[in-house]
Amino acid sequence: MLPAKFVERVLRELGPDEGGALCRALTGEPSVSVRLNAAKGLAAPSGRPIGWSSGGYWLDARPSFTLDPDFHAGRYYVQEASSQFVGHIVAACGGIGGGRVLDLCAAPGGKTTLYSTLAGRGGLVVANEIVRNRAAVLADNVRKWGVGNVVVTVNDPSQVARLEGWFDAVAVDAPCSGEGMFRKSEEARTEWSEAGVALCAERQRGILREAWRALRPGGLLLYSTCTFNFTENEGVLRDFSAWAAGETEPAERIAVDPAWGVVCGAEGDFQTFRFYPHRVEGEGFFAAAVRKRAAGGERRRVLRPQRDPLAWADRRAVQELERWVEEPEAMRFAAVGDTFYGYWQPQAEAVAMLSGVLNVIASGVEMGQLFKGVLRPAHALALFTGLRRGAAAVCELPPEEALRYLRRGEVAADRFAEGMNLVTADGAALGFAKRIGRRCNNLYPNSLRILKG
Ligand SMILES: C[S@@+](CC[C@H](N)C(=O)[O-])C[C@H]1O[C@@H](n2cnc3c(N)ncnc32)[C@H](O)[C@@H]1O
Repeated sequence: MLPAKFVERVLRELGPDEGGALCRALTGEPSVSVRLNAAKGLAAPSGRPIGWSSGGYWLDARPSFTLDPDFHAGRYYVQEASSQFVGHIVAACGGIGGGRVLDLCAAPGGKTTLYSTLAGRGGLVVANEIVRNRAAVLADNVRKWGVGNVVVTVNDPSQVARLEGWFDAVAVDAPCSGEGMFRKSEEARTEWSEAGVALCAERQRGILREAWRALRPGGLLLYSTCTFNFTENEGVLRDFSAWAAGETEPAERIAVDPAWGVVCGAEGDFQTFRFYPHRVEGEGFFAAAVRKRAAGGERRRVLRPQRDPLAWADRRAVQELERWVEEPEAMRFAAVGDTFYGYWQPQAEAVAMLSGVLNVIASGVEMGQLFKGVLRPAHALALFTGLRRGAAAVCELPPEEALRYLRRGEVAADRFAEGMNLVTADGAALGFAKRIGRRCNNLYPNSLRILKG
């Protein structure tokens, strides 16, 4: 059942035909969609491509993602179709390749993984999440995606905003009243209230101002919610535009194919996009984009780190670490405590700075620890798209065995070479296993193991 006050408002605002169609759509079945990880080479699934999303597909049927090794290999992300539109906005605005992106409200990471792909290895994504246990899930998803260009932080937006003018693009996928999720989530329906809408809007206004501080002049701001009401969407942008008067300018024109069913609009300098489930094959979504006026010139504030948790790896460590990556000359390695990490060269110094000023819980690619000069690889390294396949023996498992491995069950030693093995299924890396004589240690992380029977 939809909340009565919500239905009342929708019928009043959209009229009986449009409002009625929206309410009916919100009690129907949600569609299922994924976005492929271009760096992990999975063939197109059985379904239809999503017009506004490169690599996005609506699936013909809902498979059991949990029992699909490709899902655990990070070959795709199960992402709602409408929300994939942020990739279209970014592309239309010239892309973010090699840029610094702040994803301020990032968990569980659907959009972070998209920005990670778009930023590429020359770029950097700071994926921030204020709620610690949600940030842990975000870090898992980032590791699985495997590009190695993301820093996951757990900070209040005001702390991140101290990096004034530092980012080329800032995305605020704001916590909201979730009206667009009504057909997917009963919790969204029961928790909704008018007072909640007002409370969310207040919070969104605060987050947007911090986001603006972090954005460089000329940079791109993306604002999105998964709710329909004016208060949290155009209303918040209207207040923001008044507050930031004179500092905004329209972004490049973001073209929309009328066949997509997206309702385009404007609020001040913002271009806005509304996704209604009775018009679009996807959940309810609102997105908007604007640029920060370049007039103020380029000013990037590099904070002086209060701590220096990263120590660049010495020559001997580097020699061993380089053995594990495809393009060693493109990477730099550092240790935090006794764990080594790899970073793409262009952003390595930036990551070191961030580690000293923000609460970083994951960054780059976790390589592992050295024991007597030999790397014991971390799980993240198996999923890294830049892993050198020859660094360890490769053990390809058939689907049933792969699931046993992912459940952290016993795996038959005779399939494996002596020593460290990269475990793959259909060619995609799942993790490591180590054979010692007649025993084989399943090194798949306990916290990630499949529990479903
Ligand atoms: C809509 S979700 C983000 C979804 C994510 N961008 C994705 O694509 O998977 C909003 C996130 O904002 C976080 N959040 C809650 N309060 C916040 C605040 N005051 N400042 C920043 N983020 C907040 C929530 O914990 C939640 O993870």
